[in-house]
Amino acid sequence: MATSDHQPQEEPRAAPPPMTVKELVDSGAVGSVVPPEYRSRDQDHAAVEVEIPTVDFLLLREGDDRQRRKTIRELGRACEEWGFFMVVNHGVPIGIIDAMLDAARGFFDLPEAEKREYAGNHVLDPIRCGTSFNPAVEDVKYWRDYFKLIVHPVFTSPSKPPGFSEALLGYATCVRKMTMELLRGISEALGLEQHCMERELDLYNGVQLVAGNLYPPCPQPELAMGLPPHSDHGLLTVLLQNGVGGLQVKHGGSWVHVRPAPCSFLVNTGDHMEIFSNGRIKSVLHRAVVNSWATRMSIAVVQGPSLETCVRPTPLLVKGVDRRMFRGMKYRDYVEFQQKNRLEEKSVLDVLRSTGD
Ligand SMILES: O=C(O)CCC(=O)C(=O)O
Ligand SMILES: [Fe+2]
Repeated sequence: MATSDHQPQEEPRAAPPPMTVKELVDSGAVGSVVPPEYRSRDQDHAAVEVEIPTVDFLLLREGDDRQRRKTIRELGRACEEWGFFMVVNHGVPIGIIDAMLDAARGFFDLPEAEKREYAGNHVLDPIRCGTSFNPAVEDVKYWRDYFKLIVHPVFTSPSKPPGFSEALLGYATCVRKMTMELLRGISEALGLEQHCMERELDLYNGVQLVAGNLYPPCPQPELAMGLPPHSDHGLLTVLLQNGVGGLQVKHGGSWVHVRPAPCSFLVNTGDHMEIFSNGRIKSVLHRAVVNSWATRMSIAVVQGPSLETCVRPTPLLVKGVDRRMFRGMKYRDYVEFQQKNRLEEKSVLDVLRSTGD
């Protein structure tokens, strides 16, 4: 059928923005079945219960010489054998932790249109939010909404909801102090001078990224995944959750359920720790599974080098018969490269692995 030239042409409509998982659940659109685009290829979520290493932060910071040395040895062992540990006695006030969790919940509860103003479009935009990891390159979406905020070296925060930025600043400052102390301890455990990592990786200008993750209840949790097996790009990630479990870490070939002690932080090693330490410390694979009964929330604070630092194994750990395990890359390029790809185990780090030298 021919169309009349005189008919007003309809304006092409912009595609509606994809629904967040929260919107999907709140609107009742999911019902009892997970939409096909969220069905994970990996549907084996089995995990074992094993005690995870614990680091007593008070002994690291204020212990006498013997206690400090013992704690540094334990910290080193946790990093080398697990890439994962729980920090107790960290001294971060509970009020600051609760304020951060409340603020994050407040952000996710904003009307969808207001959250969308913060969507961003580049991985290094200081404020971003969205769903899954990178839907542009994924054939399966993850059951997760997120915000990601770069809070150091320049502090940035959404202006909504009220009080968010104060809570974020308080939390990020405390976590950064603790992380720097842990990094000094890890430097010592590696046999380096305690400020070595700070100096070589320009941590005074280091990137601190605060990611909030929301995993609403899922009608068929065995079919979906909150986040797939991956390693984080930074040096260390400090993770806090809202009392609902779901994190699993890979240890000794098995997935391990993580059940943190009350008021503790979980810490995992990232790819830049593996590069800097020339593979002595590996970044740990972890994933987030979802459940059908409660909304899970986590706050992951990633501490990385400065964006312009070209990170390579420290020459101090490439000695004698050890060969250089990774070639160097600017942290900025690494983060951009990871975001352009699917989140898939350690596929980005593998690109930097040296085969000869
Ligand atoms: O929610 C979790 O437990 C894990 C979050 C995570 O791995 C991440 O944000 O990179
Ligand atoms: Fe992670």
